[in-house]
Amino acid sequence: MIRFESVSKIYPGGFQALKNVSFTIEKGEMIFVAGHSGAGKSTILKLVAGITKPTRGKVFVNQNDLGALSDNELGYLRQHIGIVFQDHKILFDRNVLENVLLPLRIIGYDRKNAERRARMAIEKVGLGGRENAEPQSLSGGEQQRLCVARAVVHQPSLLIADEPSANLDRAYALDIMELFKTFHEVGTTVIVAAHDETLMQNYGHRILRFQEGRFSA
Ligand SMILES: Nc1ncnc2c1ncn2[C@@H]1O[C@H](COP(=O)(O)OP(=O)(O)OP(=O)(O)O)[C@@H](O)[C@H]1O
Repeated sequence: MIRFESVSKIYPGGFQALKNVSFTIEKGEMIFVAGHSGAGKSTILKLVAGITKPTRGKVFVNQNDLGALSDNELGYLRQHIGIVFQDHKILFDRNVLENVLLPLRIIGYDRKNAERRARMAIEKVGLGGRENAEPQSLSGGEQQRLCVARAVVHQPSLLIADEPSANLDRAYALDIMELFKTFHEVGTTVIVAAHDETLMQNYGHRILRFQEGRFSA
């Protein structure tokens, strides 16, 4: 479903974040991307989502060479991807419900349908009853759940999460991992980037380990 062919990424300014990386992720797989800060994890996820382009090599998602897609085609593909960003991107001037339904409104859902789906996603992540809460009144773990609800509200076939448990206590971090597992169990392909390998070891899923832009042992 996802294939990296000899991918290198050099950012403007000359820093090489990825060095000739090749791998495949199967449809429906749950996989971890591990490595210390700066190893290239976020770069991998941004390439998968088509947010950034490789300098060399090719990235395929569902047989599409992302480099060959028009902006419109890329936009369409992104409608099948849910992203939990490292920096949250929560809108603190809107309540929980508004945060979750916004992506649906942007892709053209009418208010009633968007609200119905948003309420389902909020329930699914365990925030049922908090629809009208202001995001700043939520705990760190609950805010992360809000981000997950927003990422899955359009029922994507691919869910990508960048350090979803970075600032959470261990118990909350494990809760978030369990939540991702539930999406994997219903067939969603799930890619989670994290630096804390102890969180990944319980799950028996493949771990792609990176160090300075290359695979490490
Ligand atoms: N837009 C950019 N311009 C220049 N350099 C960048 C850019 N984005 C990332 N880098 C550099 O590329 C390297 C890899 O970054 P990346 O964000 O992929 O690492 P990471 O493993 O996700 O790290 P972290 O866990 O800290 O997010 C880092 O050294 C980073 O400074």
